[in-house]
Amino acid sequence: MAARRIPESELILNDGDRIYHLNLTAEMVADTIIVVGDPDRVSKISRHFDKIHFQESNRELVTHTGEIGGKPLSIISSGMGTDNVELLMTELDALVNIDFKSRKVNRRLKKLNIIRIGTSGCMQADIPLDALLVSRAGLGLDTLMSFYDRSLSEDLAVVENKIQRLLELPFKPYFAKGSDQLFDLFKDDMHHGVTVTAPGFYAPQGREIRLKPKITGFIDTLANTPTSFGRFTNFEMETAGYYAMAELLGHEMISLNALIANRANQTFSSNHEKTVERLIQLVLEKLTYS
Ligand SMILES: O=P(O)(O)O[C@H]1O[C@H](CO)[C@@H](O)[C@H]1O
Ligand SMILES: O=c1cc[nH]c(=O)[nH]1
Repeated sequence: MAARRIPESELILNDGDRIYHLNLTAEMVADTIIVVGDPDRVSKISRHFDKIHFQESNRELVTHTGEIGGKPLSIISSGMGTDNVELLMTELDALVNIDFKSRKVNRRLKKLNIIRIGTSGCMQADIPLDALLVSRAGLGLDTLMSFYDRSLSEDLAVVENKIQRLLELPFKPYFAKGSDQLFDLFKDDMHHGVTVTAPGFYAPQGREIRLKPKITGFIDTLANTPTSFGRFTNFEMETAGYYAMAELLGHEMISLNALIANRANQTFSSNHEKTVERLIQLVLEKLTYS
């Protein structure tokens, strides 16, 4: 069957060769990419580079590509939320797996290595503040995966159904695994867990400021519900979206988080920037010397 030509309205290119939101060409991205939420974190990582080859930005999507210890690396910020993750992952994949001239998918697909460096709130009292955590899997409490055709293994479906029932959610949450290979690279240096990806920072993570969250016992229910991938450990806003998109597109993806809040102990880090810097240095060392 002839490969489909993707129309101009779906694969949108700026100046003929730059993908729409990221505003990058294929030459501007390395095969190993660090993704962060905060656009200001991009330069906090690239300042460790030996050389920066490209810098580009559009909205909250900031990219620096360069090298460290001879290893080519890109850093890209997503901004907050899985809606941004969806377009970032789709466009990154398009850069390496679609021929922009013919607008057709390449016969040989490239696999990227993608590593998230993020911040999170921990829901387990026994994990100390400012600890680092690698996520074996992510639970998405949003509807992103309702729009993609995704065949699910039994062990992932069990978690989705159980959480939907326990939290009485009117929609199906989604559960996705990180890369085993990248998990192994970081597993000896940090705590392990399962991340809950929320579509907001306050009620969707069980916080109450002036508005009352609808779901009672939200944090306790999650913290005390085991999965076959381990216990739920932390809240943030991107990981499950990354894991599900990486699985669908065929890339290796792992999410690492600095635990800057502890929701069980009601504490917040007094120096979260230092903790994030520790995570950055660890990741750069691992990627350069492994
Ligand atoms: O520090 P980043 O990577 O932005 O991650 C976390 O911080 C933001 C909320 O403050 C959300 O994006 C959440 O996922
Ligand atoms: O509690 C937290 C801390 C950082 N980021 C989140 O999304 N939640």
